[in-house]
Amino acid sequence: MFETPLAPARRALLSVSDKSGLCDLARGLDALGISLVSTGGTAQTLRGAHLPVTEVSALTGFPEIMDGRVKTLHPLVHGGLLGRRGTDDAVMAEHGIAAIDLLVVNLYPFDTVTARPDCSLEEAIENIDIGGPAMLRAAAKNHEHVIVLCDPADYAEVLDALAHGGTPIELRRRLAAKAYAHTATYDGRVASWLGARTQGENSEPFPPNLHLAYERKRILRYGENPHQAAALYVERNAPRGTIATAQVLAGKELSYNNLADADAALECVKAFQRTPACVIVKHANPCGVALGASVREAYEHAYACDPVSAFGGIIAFNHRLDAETAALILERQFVEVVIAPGVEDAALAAFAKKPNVRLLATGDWPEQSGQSVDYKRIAGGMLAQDADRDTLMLTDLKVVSRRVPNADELRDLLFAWHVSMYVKSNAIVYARESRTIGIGAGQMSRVISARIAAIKAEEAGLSVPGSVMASDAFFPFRDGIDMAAQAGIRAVIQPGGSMRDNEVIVAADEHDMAMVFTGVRHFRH
Ligand SMILES: NC(=O)c1ncn([C@@H]2O[C@H](COP(=O)(O)O)[C@@H](O)[C@H]2O)c1NC=O
Repeated sequence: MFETPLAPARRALLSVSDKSGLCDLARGLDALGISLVSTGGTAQTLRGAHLPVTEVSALTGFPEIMDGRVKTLHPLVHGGLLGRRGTDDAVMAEHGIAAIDLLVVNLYPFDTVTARPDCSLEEAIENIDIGGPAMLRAAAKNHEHVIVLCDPADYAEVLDALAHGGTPIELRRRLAAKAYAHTATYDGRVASWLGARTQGENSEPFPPNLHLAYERKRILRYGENPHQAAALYVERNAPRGTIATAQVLAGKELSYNNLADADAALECVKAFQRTPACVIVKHANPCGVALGASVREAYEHAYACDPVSAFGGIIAFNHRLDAETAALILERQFVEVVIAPGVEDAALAAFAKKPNVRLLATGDWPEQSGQSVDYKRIAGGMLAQDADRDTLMLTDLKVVSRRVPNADELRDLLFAWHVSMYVKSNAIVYARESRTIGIGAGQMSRVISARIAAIKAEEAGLSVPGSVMASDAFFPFRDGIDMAAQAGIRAVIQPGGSMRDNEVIVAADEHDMAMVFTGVRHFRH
């Protein structure tokens, strides 16, 4: 039933909010002898381009009413879209329903309107399109006989097909699926927007139903491993200053792992604002983080933390990348991706010699540019939570040891704490002079993470004595403190809250360490 050849199109209904490409399409349709029917604003645009057009109201014999709430919701429109050619001919003739062979609709710009901070509920509601989705769904259902267009990007392909004998069923089916995706996304956004308002009133933190709408940006070569197929999806209106919206200035296509690691590196480097900072990431964990007087110094110090792991790493900066630093990175190490808010022309030129290295410019990022909600898939479900935010104020710190940290230690404690937020749990970060000295990541026991941080420092030839330690969660036993003291750690920052806090504090005092509690935990899995 679904493969019958399509009779030549005779009538098109056009009703679009986004009028881009409209007149060219209509001109092409007119040249093919297809008559044009349109709603008010669309008809006006077509008439302005001297195209012959009939208003829907003339077709239905019913005016557009209620400020456009009802324009196309009429049996003569929906019968024309839904009538099965061959099966419904008699009933169509009986009721004077003329077939509509091509539908061109895009919807009221609900997203754009509701993105305005001053958008009222009334304005939002008037921008919920009803007639448009109804027509799209009707035409898509009847795609055996009707061509449905909801995206100006498809106009040329359809015009070309019509000019060359008609649209193949595969094309019509693809466009039908696209129309349903379009209306589903649209309804999802309306539901989320209204849901969010309801939440505000009832103070429910999460909506009862979750509608996530992402557009496929790219099919990736493969996923985490070569046998896994993969794709990148992005949010519509994704925030600036993110990997999803970054501009690729140079290099090969980004892989799945590149994107995931680049995101980890960028989100970590955003923790530092004024002072130049550099983060080097491997397998989603920072292996070197440093601040510096310049971007170059930050890179040198981040690299020195773990040169072995930095091989094949992802490097992110929070300040513009200069030519000198770019040249140093490229000559010194194998690097997969370099990310910065901006890139000097001469720095970009340096990448010409290494065509495989990806260079990303994110543009400046707003202060709160990360995700507000974090999602994680589990088999058969999805976990949603507020994104972890760094809200620590100096005044939140509670000194629990006998010795109070000195100013240098305090500076390094805060630096290490910021870094620990971006290290997988159990996270231990050793730091000194605003640079990491050793990082223990992703271990099942905290004391082993502390030991790994010490081993890493030793491997890199960095001396631990005088350094500080940050722990993303409390120490369940004193062993982590003893371990760190043995390595030469002088001060500790951690949330506190363990049943054995007293034992842990006693250990710190015994080693003459300064210890501060943050009262906040930063697990990351
Ligand atoms: N109410 C209706 O019957 C109706 N029919 C079509 N629309 C929408 O009206 C817009 C086009 O309006 P105009 O041609 O007046 O600029 C399109 O986005 C279309 O999806 C409608 N508007 C809202 O539901």
